[in-house]
Formats: sequence, C-alpha cells, structure tokens
Amino acid sequence: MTDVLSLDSVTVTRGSKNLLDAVSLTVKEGERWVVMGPNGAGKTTLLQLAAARMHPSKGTVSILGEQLGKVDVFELRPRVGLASTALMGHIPAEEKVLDAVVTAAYGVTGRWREEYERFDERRAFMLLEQWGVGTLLSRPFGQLSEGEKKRVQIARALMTDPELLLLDEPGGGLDLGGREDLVARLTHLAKNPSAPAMIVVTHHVEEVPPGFTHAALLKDGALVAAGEIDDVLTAEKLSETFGMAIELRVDGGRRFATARA
Ligand SMILES: Nc1ncnc2c1ncn2[C@@H]1O[C@H](COP(=O)(O)OP(=O)(O)OP(=O)(O)O)[C@@H](O)[C@H]1O
Repeated sequence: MTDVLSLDSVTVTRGSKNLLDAVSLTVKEGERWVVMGPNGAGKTTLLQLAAARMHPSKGTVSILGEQLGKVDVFELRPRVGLASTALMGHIPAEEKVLDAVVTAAYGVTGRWREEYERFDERRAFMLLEQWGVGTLLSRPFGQLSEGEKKRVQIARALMTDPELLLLDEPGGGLDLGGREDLVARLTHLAKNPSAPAMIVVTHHVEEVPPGFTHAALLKDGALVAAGEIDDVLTAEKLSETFGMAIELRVDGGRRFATARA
C-alpha cells in the first residue's frame, strides 16, 4: 500500500521547546489512525504537519508522495481535508452553512465571489446531508451549536474529496448523544473502502470508532507507541502515556478507560 503520510525523525522546535521530538510515523492508504496523548503532547502539531500547514525544524515530512519544503503547499492542501476548532474560527459567523462548506473547494473560509459552480453546491449539500445537517444549509454558521459546527466542519473537510482526512478532536464539546452520533458516523466512514486514510486526534478512548486500524500515543512531543491499534491502545501503554494507572475495558469494539482504583 502507498504511503499517504510519512514522518522521518521529525522535530518541531519553538524557542527552546521541542513540540515534537524525533517522531517517525508512516500512514498508508486505507489506514484509520487515532492519535492520543495528554494536553500539550504535540497532537495538534502533528496534524498541522500532516495538513501541510507547518514545516518541520528537522527531519522530513512527505504527504501524498510530496516532501514538505519541495512542494507548493497550496497545491497540496486541497488533497488533505482538515477539520479543527482553530480552522473553524476562521469561518465568518455570518457565513451561511452551505457556503462554509463550498468555500473549501476554493481553499478559503469566506465566500468571496457570488457564483459557485452548481456542482460544488450540490456536493456540499450532499455532504451536509450525509453528516445529518442538511436542513441547516441556510443558517449562519455562527448560530450553530458545537455539535452542529463539528459536523459542518467534517463535511467541509471532505469537500475536496481528499486523499487524507485529519480530524482534530471531532468529539470535543459534544454532549453524550452528539458523541455517540459522531462515533457511529465515523465508524461508518471508516468502513467505507473508498474513504480516505484518516487521522483522528481525540482525548477519550470512548471516542475511538470501531474499525479504526492504528493508533499513536504521544507524550511530551515523543511517540510512546505507534502501530496496530490493539497493540498500542493497551492499559499498559495508556498508563505510561498519561502517567497514571489506567484500566481498559473493550466491549463491542468500543474501548472504555478509567483510573485503576
Ligand atoms: N508557537 C509556539 N511556541 C511555543 N510553544 C508552543 C507553540 N505552539 C504550541 N506550543 C506548545 O507546544 C506543545 C504542544 O502543543 P499541541 O497543540 O501540539 O499539543 P496537543 O497535544 O494538541 O495539546 P491539547 O491536547 O491541549 O490540544 C504545548 O505545550 C504548547 O503549549
């Protein structure tokens, strides 16, 4: 299988701090990855690299066969779908939901011309429907609930039919129903063989959709473990990553973690 993303001894330094420290990781076509680690571990930094929105200080990053530093990132970015709260912050509050999705086809976050291709509008609508927010298409984006915004964000990330999909904490701020709905939709997407390779950052093992194939655990910018999900999401490795004794329960393909009493 082809490499979709490859990090080779990647370090990202800001001031005297290494946000990522000698990280090597390869994601192949068809794989579904989850990235976990404590606050400040470097998860978002990793996704920013994968989205061609940051360059490494040391090491090499190759995305879809193109090496960062040797490629025009503006040509590469539409091939990678990114959904993150930071990106969501760039969508103007008054932007209509449909436009918030359509504009991804043009690599912008605000509607900047009156007429978009009908094809793009149809695709945006189809994606909004798929993510259960089709009825909101005319609402201003800023008025949506957190859960609705998350789904619109994912629809937006899929707009360009990306070869790599990156979701940064898609379950953040969702209520129980919203989280379960998201997990079900991601499970469905993960099972689709024509869906892009995926990397999902999450804080909670409960949010890991069944069917995800790989996991990476980060701590202080370094990888604790990376590889097949059952080898990585273990009580022992989660305990090491989070610095506390963790008990893990697996039930119906879902995982549940608590502190060991
Ligand atoms: N420009 C910067 N200069 C200095 N430190 C930074 C900079 N950007 C991020 N950091 C720090 O780098 C570390 C990693 O940040 P990152 O956002 O990648 O972590 P994260 O694992 O996504 O955290 P969280 O779970 O809290 O979202 C954090 O300690 C953060 O404060």
